[in-house]
Amino acid sequence: MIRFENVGLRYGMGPEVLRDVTFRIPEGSFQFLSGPSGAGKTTLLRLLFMSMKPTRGLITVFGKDRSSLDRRELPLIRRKIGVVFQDFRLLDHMTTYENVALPLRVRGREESSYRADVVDLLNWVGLGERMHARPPILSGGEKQRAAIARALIEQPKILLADEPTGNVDPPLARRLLRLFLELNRLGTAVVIATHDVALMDQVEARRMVLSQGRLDIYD
Ligand SMILES: Nc1ncnc2c1ncn2[C@@H]1O[C@H](COP(=O)(O)OP(=O)(O)OP(=O)(O)O)[C@@H](O)[C@H]1O
Repeated sequence: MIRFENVGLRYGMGPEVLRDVTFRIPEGSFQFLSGPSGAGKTTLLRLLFMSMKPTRGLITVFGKDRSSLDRRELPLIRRKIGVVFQDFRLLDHMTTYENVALPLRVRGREESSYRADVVDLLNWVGLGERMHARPPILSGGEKQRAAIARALIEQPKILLADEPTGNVDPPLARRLLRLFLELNRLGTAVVIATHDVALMDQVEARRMVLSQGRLDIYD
């Protein structure tokens, strides 16, 4: 589904942050992306989401060479990739429901065609009771789940989550992990960037470990 071959990345004239990174994300797979702070996890997620181009190497996304994608194709391919950013990026002036529905509204869909789906998804992440609340009054864990719901509303083929359990207590982290596993059982590939070893130890999953810009994979 996604393939990296000998990918390298440097910011500006700086040193290579990622070096000779080669891996595949198979359809329906589940993996953790870990490594110490500064190892390049967020950078790798940015490359996966195509918000940056590699400085060298080949990236193939859903069968297309990333370097040949033009600006019209990019949004169509990105729609297949859901992202949960470290800082959530929720809009404070909109309700939780409106935040989750936003990607569909932006595409010009009629509310009547998606209202039930948004409500179902909010119930699934456990935010059914909070759908009319705005992000400033949500707890950290509720914001996290709202961001997950927004990433999933377009039924992506793959979900990328950057430190999704970074700001929550261990019980909620376990609950979020169960949510990701359930999503994966329903067919979505999942990549969770984390340095939470306790979280990774809870499931037998593929681990992609970055260290000084190089990637090792433990299947
Ligand atoms: N926009 C940028 N410009 C220049 N250097 C950057 C930029 N973003 C990240 N870096 C550098 O790239 C390296 C990898 O950073 P990255 O954020 O990908 O690591 P990370 O593994 O996600 O770290 P953390 O776990 O702390 O979030 C770091 O040395 C960082 O300073």
